Amino acid sequence: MTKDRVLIFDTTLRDGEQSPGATMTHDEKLEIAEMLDDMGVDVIEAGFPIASEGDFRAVSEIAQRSKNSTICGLARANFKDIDRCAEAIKDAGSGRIHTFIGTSPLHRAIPNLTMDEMADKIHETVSHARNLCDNVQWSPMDATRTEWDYLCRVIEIAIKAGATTINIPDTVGYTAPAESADLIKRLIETVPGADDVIFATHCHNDLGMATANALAAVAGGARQIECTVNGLGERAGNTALEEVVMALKVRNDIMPFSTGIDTTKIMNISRRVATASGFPVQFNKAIVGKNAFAHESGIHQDGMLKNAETFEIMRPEDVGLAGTSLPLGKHSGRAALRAKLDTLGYTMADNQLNDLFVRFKDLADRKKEVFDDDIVALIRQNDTVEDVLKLKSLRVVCGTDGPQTADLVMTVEGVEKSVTATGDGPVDATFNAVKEIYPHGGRLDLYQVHAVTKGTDAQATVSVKLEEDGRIATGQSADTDTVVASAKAYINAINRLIVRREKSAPGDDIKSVNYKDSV
Ligand SMILES: CC(=O)SCCNC(=O)CCNC(=O)[C@H](O)C(C)(C)COP(=O)(O)OP(=O)(O)OC[C@H]1O[C@@H](n2cnc3c(N)ncnc32)[C@H](O)[C@@H]1OP(=O)(O)O
Ligand SMILES: CC(C)C(=O)C(=O)O
Ligand SMILES: [Mg+2]
Repeated sequence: MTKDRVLIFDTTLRDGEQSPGATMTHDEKLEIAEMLDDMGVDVIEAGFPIASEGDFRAVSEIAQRSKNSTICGLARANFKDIDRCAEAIKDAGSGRIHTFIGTSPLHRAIPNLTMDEMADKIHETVSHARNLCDNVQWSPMDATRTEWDYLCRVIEIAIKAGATTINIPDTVGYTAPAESADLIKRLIETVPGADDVIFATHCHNDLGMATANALAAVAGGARQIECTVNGLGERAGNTALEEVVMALKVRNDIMPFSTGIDTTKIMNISRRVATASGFPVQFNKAIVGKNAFAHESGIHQDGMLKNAETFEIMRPEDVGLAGTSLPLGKHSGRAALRAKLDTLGYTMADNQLNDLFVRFKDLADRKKEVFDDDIVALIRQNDTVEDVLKLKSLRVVCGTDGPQTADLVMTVEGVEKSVTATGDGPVDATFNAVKEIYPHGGRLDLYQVHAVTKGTDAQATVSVKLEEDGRIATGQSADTDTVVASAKAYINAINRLIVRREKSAPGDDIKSVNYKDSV
């Protein structure tokens, strides 16, 4: 291994699964292990074989199936655990036993061992593991709260007993970057035999510093990072695989280290781990969050459209995403709206765009996100005829105790009129109110509502079809308030009906009918 190569040790299936509620099925574990193997993870910690029959079986099967990765199992500092682990990994092309014991004062108190007794146990158990497997990792659990002299002493013992990797766990996420770098550096400088082994870093995120601490440890000389997909793990989680891998890739100028990871597989495995563990990824999670490559604000969207590097430090394709997304919302500007129209196949002059933009902002103020269908609905809403009738205001009372009433204010050719009407439900009351203000012979042929997007704040698109003397007129409207959308669609249909009437005024049609032909 070259000095600038950092091994990626993934413990999603062991430490990650220890998160309360994250238990995965056997098949899910096999599938995730296959994905980890395929994306270039160097070591997969597949489980804790003594923990249960299920864990043993998962580690064994993963060991049998792995193609490139080393398969590792966890074991406490006792022969039974170590034997069971050796048995589980025996069929791996490359297997590793990882044995550990808590070395800090707090953790030494649990088995009630003196420093000397613990030192002897470490020697015995690491030697035993090494007799069963030539790839042995040893961890002084809670290393970052272990006395310096004792930590050096036990690491030296483990190395002498045959450990090939020394992992320095920050079990409770207590350390900070400068300390993390310094600890590894000083251990490598101080402990006899340190140059013959690989030092690893295993950080937890209790103070939100797991990634920073892991990278600092690498700067201090660690050459294996222990991590999990999506940062899954005990309490606040472990170092996130995607974060350290992408940090090393993007900031290779100041951290000149490489990994064997195919980063384009990151999104896929992130989604799979999220569904298998039942732990959704938070929207603003680095690298794999839904918003990691999404920009809603106008200034950012405009910048992104002109040069993606203005607001993105890595390409979404590099982590396996199809591309950047520019969701439209209340912070968006014209540039993104025009870009969206282009992708939807609409070409608009500047004045049309300005008009649409005003209505778009109005909608966005009432709605979290404006989706493609919302935009199409807004465009269609504007595709209207000369309006005889215009809605001014509508207030509806509805609920279990009828009758439902609608207070409607409308203008008819510019003259304001108002009425209160009742009906069988809020929409019926509204339509009755319209009819009272503007009586017409149009028969309701169709009334259709659908939510154009998901969520209770979705726009409702309402279609209304009226038929009068063989003339058909349809009206459409969209609004986050279904009754308002219904009123607008109904009024829209009547306006069109009025135009149809005028266009086919008695005499007109007859004149245009092929008079000459019929004589
Ligand atoms: C920081 C970490 O992530 S460490 C890994 C934590 N992961 C897990 O614990 C998940 C799997 N664990 C299990 O399934 C169970 O705890 C088992 C099967 C390992 C043990 O179960 P039990 O025998 O019922 O013991 P229990 O869990 O109650 O207590 C842990 C025992 O292990 C001992 N122990 C803990 N760590 C170590 C260690 N590194 N080496 C030796 N003994 C240890 C404890 O002192 C305690 O011993 P005791 O029963 O003599 O008091
Ligand atoms: C088992 C050890 C390495 C561990 O997970 C920790 O200390 O956090
Ligand atoms: Mg851990």
